[in-house]
Amino acid sequence: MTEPLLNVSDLWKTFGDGDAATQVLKGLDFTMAQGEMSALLGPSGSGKSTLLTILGTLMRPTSGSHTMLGQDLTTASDEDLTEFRNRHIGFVFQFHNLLPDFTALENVIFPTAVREGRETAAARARGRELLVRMGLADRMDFLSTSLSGGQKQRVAVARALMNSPELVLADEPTGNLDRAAANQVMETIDLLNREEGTTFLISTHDDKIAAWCRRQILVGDGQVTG
Ligand SMILES: Nc1ncnc2c1ncn2[C@@H]1O[C@H](COP(=O)(O)OP(=O)(O)OP(=O)(O)O)[C@@H](O)[C@H]1O
Repeated sequence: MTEPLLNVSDLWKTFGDGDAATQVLKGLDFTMAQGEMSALLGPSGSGKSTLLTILGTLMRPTSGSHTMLGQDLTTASDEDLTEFRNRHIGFVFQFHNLLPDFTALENVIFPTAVREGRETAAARARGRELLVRMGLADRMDFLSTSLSGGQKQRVAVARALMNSPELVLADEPTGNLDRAAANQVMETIDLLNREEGTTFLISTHDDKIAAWCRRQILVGDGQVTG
């Protein structure tokens, strides 16, 4: 059997302490294989965003084990986590957070350019290729403010894919879109999952969005329940 892409086991997260403590994750276990496209479902407040934030190495669990690509991320230093995140993980949020004075293409390549200290021809080529695959070939030089909500979110997906991460974590990526625009975003995610083998974990409240995914992971009371 091949090694899973990521594995969390007996994961706990408590916010606050004493009487004000809230236990959000309570011994949660799950595994994702490389190339999965999974939906993360569960009632509001069940801990989906908390889990995504921990999987994205943006927050540490209170206890438990978290490995990805064979690396133990619970004991890694902050510096190593930043390096790991930059290389291996992409993020898409409900609100695209595009820079308003930048074009679609500039938005896609900006984080990479900042990281590398310059804008390389290779980065521009990768950005263009991704935007073409997102169906935005004729929009790449438009200012982000002139794009529709669905187009902006597809630019955000392209931005998340710039460094060819193994894992993309998407927190309600279509929460702000109408059905047609949401489907277009999911179509592009589906394409990238199939063509690049990128693993996606997508939190959503929407069964129609979850139906695009080949696996549904249900969170309830701080654990995976299905
Ligand atoms: N930084 C924090 N400090 C204290 N409590 C927090 C913090 N972050 C989250 N929580 C609490 O943890 C619980 C789970 O929140 P989380 O955002 O992970 O749920 P969710 O399943 O993503 O919800 P939704 O579907 O509404 O986005 C909530 O009760 C929330 O108030």
